[in-house]
This record gives sequence, C-alpha cells and structure tokens, in this order.
Amino acid sequence: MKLLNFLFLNKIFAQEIFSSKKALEELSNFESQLIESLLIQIEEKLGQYETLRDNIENVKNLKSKSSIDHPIEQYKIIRRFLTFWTSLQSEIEESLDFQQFEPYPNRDDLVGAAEGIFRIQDVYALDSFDLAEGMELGVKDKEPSDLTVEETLSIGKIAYWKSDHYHSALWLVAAWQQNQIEENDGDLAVQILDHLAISIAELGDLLQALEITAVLMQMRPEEARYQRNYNYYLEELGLDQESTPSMKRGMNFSAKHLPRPEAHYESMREYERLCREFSPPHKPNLKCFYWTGPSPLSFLQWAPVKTEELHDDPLIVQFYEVVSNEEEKAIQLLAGEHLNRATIQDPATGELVNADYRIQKTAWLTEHEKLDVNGTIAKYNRKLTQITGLDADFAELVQVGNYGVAGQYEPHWDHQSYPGAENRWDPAEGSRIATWLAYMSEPNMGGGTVFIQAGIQARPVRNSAVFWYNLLPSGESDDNTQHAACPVLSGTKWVSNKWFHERGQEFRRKCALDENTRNTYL
Ligand SMILES: O=C(O)CCC(=O)C(=O)O
Ligand SMILES: [Fe+2]
Repeated sequence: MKLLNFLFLNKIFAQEIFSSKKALEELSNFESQLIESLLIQIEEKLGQYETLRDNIENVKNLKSKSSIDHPIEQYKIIRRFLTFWTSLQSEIEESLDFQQFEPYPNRDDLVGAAEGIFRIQDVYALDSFDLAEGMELGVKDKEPSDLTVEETLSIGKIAYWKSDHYHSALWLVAAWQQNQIEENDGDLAVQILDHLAISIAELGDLLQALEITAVLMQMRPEEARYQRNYNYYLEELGLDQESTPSMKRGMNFSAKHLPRPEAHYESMREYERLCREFSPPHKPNLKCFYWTGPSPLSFLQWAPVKTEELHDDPLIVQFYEVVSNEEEKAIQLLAGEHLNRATIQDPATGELVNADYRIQKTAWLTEHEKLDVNGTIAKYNRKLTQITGLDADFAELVQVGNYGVAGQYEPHWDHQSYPGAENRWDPAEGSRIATWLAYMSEPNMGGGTVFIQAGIQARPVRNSAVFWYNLLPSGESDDNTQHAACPVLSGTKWVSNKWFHERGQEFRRKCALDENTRNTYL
C-alpha cells in the first residue's frame, strides 16, 4: 500500500498541477484514495487498540477488587507478568510509547510463590479447592482472590515439575473440581487428568490412576500413551486386560486420602502445630506488669512499659507499645533499598544460594550519622538499652526483615557460638546473650513467632517486641530457646532484631556461678 501511494504521488508531483484540470482530477482521486487507505489503516489500529484496552482494563478491574495482601493474589500478579504482560510486551513497545517495558519476575518467583501457597496449606491445614475458589484470609474491604481453572492447573503443574506429587495431586484435583463445575473445554480437562493420573500413580494409588486414565482414553482415543499407561496400571494391579475397573468414584477423583510425605523432623511438626493452634499462655505463675526498667534511674520510671510474661523457663516476655507507628515507618524507609535475601553457602558447589528455610529479605541498619541522618536508629538503640538493661553498643546492628509470600523462618537458635567457640568474645560475632524481636507491622493472619520447647506462640502485635535470653546466666547456651517464624498467611510482616552480645554486658547482666541458675527476671 505504501509503495503504491509513493509511486502515485511521484506521478502527480512530476507534473504541474494548476495548469491542467486533468492533473487536478488526478490529485483529487489521489486524495480520495489516500482518505480511504488511511481510514482502513486507522480502523485496523483502533481495533487492535480496543482489544489491548479491553485486556488491560480487565486486569485493572481484577486488581481493584483484590488485595496484594492475599497469597493467591501474590501468585496471580507474578504469573500475570510471566504470561499476560509478556505476551503483550512487543505490542506495547511497538504501538505505545513505552520503551522501558520489561516484565521482571522470573520463573523462580512463580515457583517460590506456589511453594508459599503449599506451605500455608500444609501449616494451616487449608484445602486447595477452597483456596482456589477464594478464601477470605483476613483481607479487609476486598474480595478474596480466587483462581481460574487454568491458574489452579498452573499451580498443580509447578508441583508436578518439581516431582512434588503430593501437592500436584491436591491442586490438580482442585482444578478438576473447578473444571467440572464450569464445564470448560476438553483441552484443559485432558491436561488436568494427564498430570493427575501420573501424580496419583507416583503416590501409589494405582487403582485411581487407572480410573483417571480410562477417562483420558475416552477423551482422546487416538493417544497411544494412555492405552500404554492403562495396561501398565492393570498389570501392576494384577488385573487382566478384559477387566474394566468398577469406576465407583465416577468422576469424583480425590487426593485427600494420600498422606503427606514425611520428610519432616520433629521440631518441624511441633512448629506447624504451634503455628496452627494458637492458645494463650496458660501457666498460672505468668504475670503482666508495668516494667520500669532495670535501673531506678531509668526514664521508664515515668514511662513504664506494658509487659507480659509469655513463658517462665526460658524467660520470654512481650513488651507492648514500645515502637511508635512513626518509628516503624522511618525504620522501614531506611531499610527500603538495602533489603537483600539471606543466602547460605551450598555445601555441594560452594556457591551462595538463597536460604529456603527463610523467605525474607533483611537489611542491617547502622546509627552512623551519615546513614541515620534523623537519628532514628540511634534513638531506637538507646530505647532498647533502657528497656532491656543491656548495652546496645555490644550488639549487632539493627536487622530489619520483611517477609515474602507465605514468608517464614524455620526452627533455629539465634546464638551460634557456644562456650569455647573461638569467636565467643568477638565484638562483631560474639555469642548472642539475648534477642530483641520487634514487630514493625501486623499481618492480617499468620506470622506469629513460636518457641518449640516452650510450646508457645508470640502474636505479631504491631508496636510490640518479644525479648528473651539465649544464654543461661552461667553463659551456657539455653537450648530451649529454639524458635521460628510462622508463615505469613496474609498481609505484611516487618520485624526488627537486635542481638545483644555476651561480651560487654558483664556489669549489666552478672553471670551466675551455678550452671543450673535460670533467667528468672528481666
Ligand atoms: O520473625 C520472627 O517471628 C522471628 C525472626 C527470627 O527468629 C530471626 O530473625 O532470627
Ligand atoms: Fe531467630
């Protein structure tokens, strides 16, 4: 079209126009053609834009109804960047003035988000189908996010490709149930059952795998693989070729009876139980009191701190209203761009890899005047010293943590160095006598801190902090301080840690000569 116009234009402009009516008529004809051709092209473009606009408005609509606090929504937004936005990328860059368009989540993000969903469903005993159909999960003012059949299937497939057949089966059954309700096209149904049969077989339920494969054979009689699988299951089950399974369950496939693989050690089971079953501390000797600080000269005499004993041995207390909203905001802002995922060295390759037991990014904040211009951290450290009676100069920097999708931190101890360890007296790495853990936001659901041996859960109440001693007064490690952060079910969890070191506290926290002495007071 462009070439034609060009030739045509050349032809007209090669001659004088004003001096001949014929040339004027040709000009007029050219103008008519120009108009027609442009209108056609503009119509085409408008049509393209309209589809683009409808697609984008659809996402805008979905976004306005749902909240990024919801774990399903967190999965959906990551997936949108890998599917929807990626498929539109070239169109957007070509037709709209948007050169910087680069969808940046990658497949690891999607897998991480799906694994987060598996984690919350395991820890909090949530059903895949209920999750797929939209569970409220404490998200206020917005609709609970739900999944299309295709999205539910995509979660199942992620588990499938990771050979996590337990979660694969749970999610594929959920996709199948959704598909039955919605009576979707056969392609999705085949994809669901194809993966489901294999996962169910991997989990040992060959009879159900056989029944699923029989349905697949009806749907796709031309697919030889289904016939082969069917024969294999028959043989494994000791049934002969002629016998057809009874199909008792009809189309109601199920994965609920299949046990979760037992890769978990005892403390993990206890961790999950404590996260799931919160019950308030019930020991009769535990007290709530106003804490005026360890020294009679402390300013806490005028501003006592609401304190609750959560446990006696080991002593674990929670201080309430100790960090203001403004302070939280300022500290989150300081942490902002310095947040980094915790890494560990892979013992096999020696490379630094993300620590899977901890879905969180952290930043270390110094009170150095150049970085802490408003003195927020310096003030925070002074407050910690007033409340705990420990010297914040003999401690690590303030560590701020922000959790991710179903972010958790599996059971661990905070003190790594044991008596006799070479770095015990090192100012930077020395043994951690005590932990201050402040909640700098309040998740909608989940995200408590559980203490495995103490058998308690500290609630992540905004503005409060939990405090405990990791070392006994003798300096021995108190192994009953193992603790963990429960997965965040929905909302946002920010924390800040301050680890006080043993060295430097000699005159503030005197040691005991008897190794059986416990930390019974603050
Ligand atoms: O976030 C929590 O609840 C616990 C965090 C923790 O234990 C740690 O950072 O060492
Ligand atoms: Fe910890």
